[in-house]
Amino acid sequence: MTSEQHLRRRAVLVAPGSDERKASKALASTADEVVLDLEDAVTAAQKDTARELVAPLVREHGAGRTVSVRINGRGTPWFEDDLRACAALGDALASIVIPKVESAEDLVEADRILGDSPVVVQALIETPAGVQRIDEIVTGPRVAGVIIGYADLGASLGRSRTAAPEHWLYVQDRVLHAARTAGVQAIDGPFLGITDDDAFRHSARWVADLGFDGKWVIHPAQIDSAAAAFTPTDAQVESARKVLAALEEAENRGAGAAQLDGQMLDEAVAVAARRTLSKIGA
Ligand SMILES: CC(C)(COP(=O)(O)OP(=O)(O)OC[C@H]1O[C@@H](n2cnc3c(N)ncnc32)[C@H](O)[C@@H]1OP(=O)(O)O)[C@@H](O)C(=O)NCCC(=O)NCCSC(=O)C[C@H](O)C(=O)O
Ligand SMILES: [Mg+2]
Repeated sequence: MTSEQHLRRRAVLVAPGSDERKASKALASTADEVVLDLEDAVTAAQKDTARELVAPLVREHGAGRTVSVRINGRGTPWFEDDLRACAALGDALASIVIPKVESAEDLVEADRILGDSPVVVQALIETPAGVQRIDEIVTGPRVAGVIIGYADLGASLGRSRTAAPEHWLYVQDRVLHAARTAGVQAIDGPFLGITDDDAFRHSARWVADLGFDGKWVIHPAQIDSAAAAFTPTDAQVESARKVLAALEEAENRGAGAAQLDGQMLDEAVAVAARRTLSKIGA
């Protein structure tokens, strides 16, 4: 596991790489990660310009914050050029987001083109084939995380754009289980509404409760709510500390299990408590 895989990605703001104003605003935002997009938010006519515009922005900001680039997918005319441009960005680039990954073979091809560059990739899972092959994708070369792309997946499934987060449970659990098995991050994709309303906050809390590490947002107004959804509350932090203290005290007595406030505690509860504290860097 690389240190990249430990990066905090509670709120990931995406901005079109062809729009210098939005890209710069994103880079000045409080999002944990900024993804500059070369794919679907950029027209075919602007692909080359966007690639040229994004490179100096990554070089300028990549040392001080987490900046990634979403490239165009395998099978498009831009895939190779995008990868080579990303490889040239060196350490300034946190990761490359590869869209519409459908098999480990897609990642092997990207790996071949990236050559000696140590850059890691995040795989967007946004086709039925990608969901079905998630187990091989998470163990593909360079993979540090997987992201669900609801817009493309919904379009290929014929699912309503207004389907509630609960309707996506099969995909969410498949992706999460595979990510946890491989030890890579599980990131939720964007909600297509651009306001910070109840529906958005519900979607973020839903995946945070499931166990995801963070969520993409497409508008700066959604950053704070996304970050809050994936940050333990003070009460959760205090509870985690009490759990670990009670278990330490039990261990000193030679017991592996203990009770606290009417609940049984054991090593499994300690693992969850440690995970909670790790989210605040404790
Ligand atoms: C959806 C938008 C086009 C709306 O933009 P706009 O009409 O400008 O909205 P506002 O007037 O409300 O904007 C207010 C100010 O905020 C800035 N802004 C807006 N969005 C962003 C952003 N993403 N990053 C940075 N700054 C942003 C505006 O410029 C305004 O500021 P000012 O100019 O000073 O007035 C827009 O939100 C947008 O482009 N969003 C991102 C689109 C995108 O990147 N899409 C790709 C990712 S989605 C995806 O990946 C789907 C996935 O593949 C799947 O299949 O699910
Ligand atoms: Mg998509």
